[in-house]
Amino acid sequence: MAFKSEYLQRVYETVEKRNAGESEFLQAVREVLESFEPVVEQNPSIIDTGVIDRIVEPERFIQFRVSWVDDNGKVQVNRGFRVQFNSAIGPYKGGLRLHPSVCASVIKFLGFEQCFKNSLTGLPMGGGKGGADFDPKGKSDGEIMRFCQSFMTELSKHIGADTDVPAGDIGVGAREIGYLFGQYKRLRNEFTGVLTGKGLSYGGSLARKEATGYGLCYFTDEMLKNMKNDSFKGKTVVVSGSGNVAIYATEKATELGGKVVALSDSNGYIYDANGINLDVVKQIKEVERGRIKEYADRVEGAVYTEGCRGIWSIPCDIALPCATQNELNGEEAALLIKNGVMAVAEGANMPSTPEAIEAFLNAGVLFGPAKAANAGGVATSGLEMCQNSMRYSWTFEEVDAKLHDIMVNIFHNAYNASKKYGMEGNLVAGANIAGFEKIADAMIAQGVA
Ligand SMILES: NC(=O)C1=CN([C@@H]2O[C@H](COP(=O)(O)OP(=O)(O)OC[C@H]3O[C@@H](n4cnc5c(N)ncnc54)[C@H](OP(=O)(O)O)[C@@H]3O)[C@@H](O)[C@H]2O)C=CC1
Ligand SMILES: N=C(CCC(=O)O)C(=O)O
Repeated sequence: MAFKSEYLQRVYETVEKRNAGESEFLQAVREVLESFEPVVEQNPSIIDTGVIDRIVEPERFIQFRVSWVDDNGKVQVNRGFRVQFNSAIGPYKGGLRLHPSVCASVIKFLGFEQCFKNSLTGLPMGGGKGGADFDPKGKSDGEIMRFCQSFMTELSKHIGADTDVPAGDIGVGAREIGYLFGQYKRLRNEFTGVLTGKGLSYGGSLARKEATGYGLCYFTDEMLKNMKNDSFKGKTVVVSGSGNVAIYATEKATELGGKVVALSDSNGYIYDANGINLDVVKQIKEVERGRIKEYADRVEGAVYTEGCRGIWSIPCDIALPCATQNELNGEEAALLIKNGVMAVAEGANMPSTPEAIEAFLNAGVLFGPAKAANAGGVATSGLEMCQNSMRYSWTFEEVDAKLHDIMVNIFHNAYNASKKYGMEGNLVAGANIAGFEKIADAMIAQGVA
């Protein structure tokens, strides 16, 4: 659909031409540009600054070969990436994703969204993202280590504590961060806060493991309180995924009074009417690195169903998509709405399709967009950077309290921006605009660069 603003139409057409076929990146850019319609209408002078023309183009995109040897002595080749999208408000900051689906389009969508998300945290972090089409599933620790060492051998040329600070994402957890950090230190002979999500024995922050999931629930709680005078108490919750974000979203949602009845992985989903037993999930996922279907074999009354997208057929009050992009489409949104969902908050990056978002907003479902709702992870990464700079560590409670305050502020800043531009309650637009304003201010101040 064409933009109302001829200027934004031109910007989008240029992006479409330069990034032909990169559907995930184009989806992310279109959503943000649509949010900017009232901004351009109310402040036409922004056009001459070229800020919008510049913010949709990454400052740097790096692609590189990653060769490594598997346990059978066979040479393997993967493709690695790092996009250094925008450094106006701080060093590039964003995760590393290891998944066979990783490609330029996915990395650029993630890096573009990271710019606005990081800005919303209020911390000095620019936007970046990276990863590779390497599949960690079924690999031995030795193979993971050798891949990470080869990946970091190239990546180390482009990153640094004051330049670009990677972290975890899909397929990159504590184990991978450890191997990446060890290789960086060996190559650069420096011990710095160049990665976040580090282990506690070498500069990691308490609460970083829990942060994205906890922060998602803090944001959702604030959204429910302010927009519906409600809370998690007594609510039925469905969480997709069963990785880092999903596990700790389940933990905090339960602590806040919700009953989480379903989780998934890429093969299927479990339903437990009694409420998910998180200790069993952690044992399966964090210790054994197993499949979620194992849960149904260990918990009386739990049911496993093949096919992960079926999870959205489970009636619930609150849905928290915490797996991957475009995992929830328009039809699945309609089913959730029919079954009475009152709030959806995105733990994953871009999990809802544009059709799903439109369905939720039109139905009056509270909708917490990823850039705002899942910013707790990178916010706590920023707090890890603060602690590393001080060479000092805060307690879990101190970090968790800062995280909570950041998430509450993100909600109110996004809400206030939606109200300021005549879209009160549309937190998609509000978050995009609120995140943009700080970046735009810095880009204008720093000249055409
Ligand atoms: N880690 C972080 O700090 C943050 C992560 N995020 C986002 O949260 C989401 C989950 O990340 P995280 O928990 O860290 O990653 P994990 O690797 O720990 O878990 C990912 C989960 O999503 C599932 N999944 C991955 N790809 C697909 C797919 N194509 N179809 C269905 N299920 C899939 C995985 O299932 P399986 O095991 O079968 O692959 C797994 O259950 C991602 O979108 C990520 O970008 C957002 C903010 C911060
Ligand atoms: N994967 C993350 C976390 C990035 C970070 O902690 O730098 C995200 O915000 O999508």
